[in-house]
Amino acid sequence: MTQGLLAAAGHGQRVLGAVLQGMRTGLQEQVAQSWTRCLNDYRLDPDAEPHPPLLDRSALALRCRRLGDVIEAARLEMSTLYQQLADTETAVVLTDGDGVILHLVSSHEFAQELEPMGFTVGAQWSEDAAGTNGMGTCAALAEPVSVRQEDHFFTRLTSLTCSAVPVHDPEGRMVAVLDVTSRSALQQQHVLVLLGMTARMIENRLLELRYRDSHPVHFHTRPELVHTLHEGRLALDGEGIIRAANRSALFQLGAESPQALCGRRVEEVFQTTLDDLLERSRGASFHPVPVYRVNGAHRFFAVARCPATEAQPPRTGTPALQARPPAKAPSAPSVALSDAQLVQQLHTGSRVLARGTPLLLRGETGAGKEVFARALHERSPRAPGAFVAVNCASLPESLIESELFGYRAGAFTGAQRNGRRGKILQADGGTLFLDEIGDMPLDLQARLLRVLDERRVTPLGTEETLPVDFQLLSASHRNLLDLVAQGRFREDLYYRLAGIELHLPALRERSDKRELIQRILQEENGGPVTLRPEAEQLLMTHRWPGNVRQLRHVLRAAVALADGAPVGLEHLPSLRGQPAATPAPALASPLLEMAAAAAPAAVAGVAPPENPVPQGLNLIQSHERQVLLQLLEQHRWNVSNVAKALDVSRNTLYRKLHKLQIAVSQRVG
Ligand SMILES: Nc1ncnc2c1ncn2[C@@H]1O[C@H](COP(=O)(O)OP(=O)(O)OP(=O)(O)O)[C@@H](O)[C@H]1O
Repeated sequence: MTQGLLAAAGHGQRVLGAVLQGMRTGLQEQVAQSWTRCLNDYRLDPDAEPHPPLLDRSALALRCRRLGDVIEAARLEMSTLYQQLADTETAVVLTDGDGVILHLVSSHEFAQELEPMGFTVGAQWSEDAAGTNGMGTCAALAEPVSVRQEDHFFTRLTSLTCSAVPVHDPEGRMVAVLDVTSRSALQQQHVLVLLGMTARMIENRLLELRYRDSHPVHFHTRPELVHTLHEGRLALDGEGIIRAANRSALFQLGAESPQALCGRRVEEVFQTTLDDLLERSRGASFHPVPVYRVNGAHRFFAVARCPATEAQPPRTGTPALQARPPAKAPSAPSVALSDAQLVQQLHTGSRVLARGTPLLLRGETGAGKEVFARALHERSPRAPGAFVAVNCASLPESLIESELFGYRAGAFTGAQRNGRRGKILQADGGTLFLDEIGDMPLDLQARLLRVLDERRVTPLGTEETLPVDFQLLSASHRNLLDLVAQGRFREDLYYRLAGIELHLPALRERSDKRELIQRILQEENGGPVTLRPEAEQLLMTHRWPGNVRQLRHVLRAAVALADGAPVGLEHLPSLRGQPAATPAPALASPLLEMAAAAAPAAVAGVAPPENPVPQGLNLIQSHERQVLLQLLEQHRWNVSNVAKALDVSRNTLYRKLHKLQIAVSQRVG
């Protein structure tokens, strides 16, 4: 306790010494400047304990609505990043440009630990309110920052480490900050790399969402990098004028900002026109075709397409353009579905869909339900129509309704000026895929049921009903019948969706794992990759709680970390020390993983949780408790030695012991 107070007093002194007396040894420049702003400009006191201001509900709702599409683009990627970091004492956070937390992904326990610090949705973590911190300092500088424990300005925040990167909209404005906050100060560089990649994915998705009425152009100097995270993307209007560009496009074309490109015709940039590029793309079955810069012989490879929202291309120029592009371009990410069980499911599903029966897909998260649904669509009579996917879990409740049903202009504050066609109408003539349908709020379930019965949609803010005709696929990782039993899902809707239910295998159960690994590696690298045998062995035996999505993200990070060298164990940091698929139980717990690394025997020999286990602990926690008890025994209840073996601080270990109801003092001596 006394030590804690001394450390606290020490931190405040250190801040004052750095700012007032220039004692900055070992301090990052970004941090030193931020401390100076906090003290001199915002007049903050490092030892004060103010809480960041909390917005009221309506102010927060307004901000969420303004950034509705940014949140939509970010949600799924944030969950994936969280899974990938595989640390229960970590939160992935999205703030707006003012540092107001809009969305947060973390374990329930960690969220509860953070809340008393004012770390909660609606709180404003701008630098002037919360001092030097990942989110606020990144928002202030509009550049990536890493704020480790004692880099924080306020003493009360020095147990946290944050890394944050800015997220830009297609117009080049910083609209949000993506942050990872955790107890652990390790692997900051690794976290920053992953954050940077996630921010790019969000930005690309946002460009897609905002410019879905435009013609997308995908390009790169290397054809194999088209349709990867590294590709340049432009959005062209029907006249061939550039409306938006992603970061890679700016970089490849040497433009300083989107404004340097936007408003120019595509023929001012490349030696081609929109019609020519569309026609050549189609002629090459949407494989990248060569295009040249106007000012020289610099060669790129590009693919142009019709807008995603266009059911039938309205352009009438060349006859070739009137034909609809094939439902799946060969240059889209390759899909491996050669597991015998999956092939059988695909066969069954296609037969059922051909008879107009709705299908419900069940499978663990990330198992590839959407990929499978798309494959079904492409084999169905509706293949020439659009495949429109809605993830009910990744949309805030307030947005699902307008997203599905659409709205007319001015239907609510924040609505787009021209109104918006909902996803249901976009799926007219094609397939509507409702992912995580179990997360749909009950009142919307009733509206959806009406649409399915009447085959008509009423957009928000209108009286008018519009006819619509689509094939329905839905998916859930939960058992919908359980939700029905709990009164959280309508029984009548369940029977309407589940003409037949197909169960997709988890990645660990699939026989085509090796093929998947090879394909995804090749795709992420944009060319062949050498995989060292020990790395392949680890990938093949890992238990993959996040399934194919987790595999893809692990391989994406591995390719980035290997940077052209063969992929080895050192490029798979998030998997090292984790138990293999068999015979270990499929339990995700960083503590078990750390313990496995520290003392494999303690985990290998771990007995099933003692019976009875303390009340309030779930299965994973009971296992963790058991492992810790064994480690403590091994180290004769010396907490410092156990902390060292686990490579965590004593404080972290004490918190864990407390949470797992292990009373250390009673055993000492
Ligand atoms: N067969 C496959 N071949 C290549 N990549 C795949 C395959 N299946 C899934 N993936 C990859 O895994 C990711 C997750 O797939 P998908 O979105 O279909 O999973 P899901 O089960 O619908 O996930 P959720 O439960 O979160 O909705 C995709 O982005 C895709 O890159």
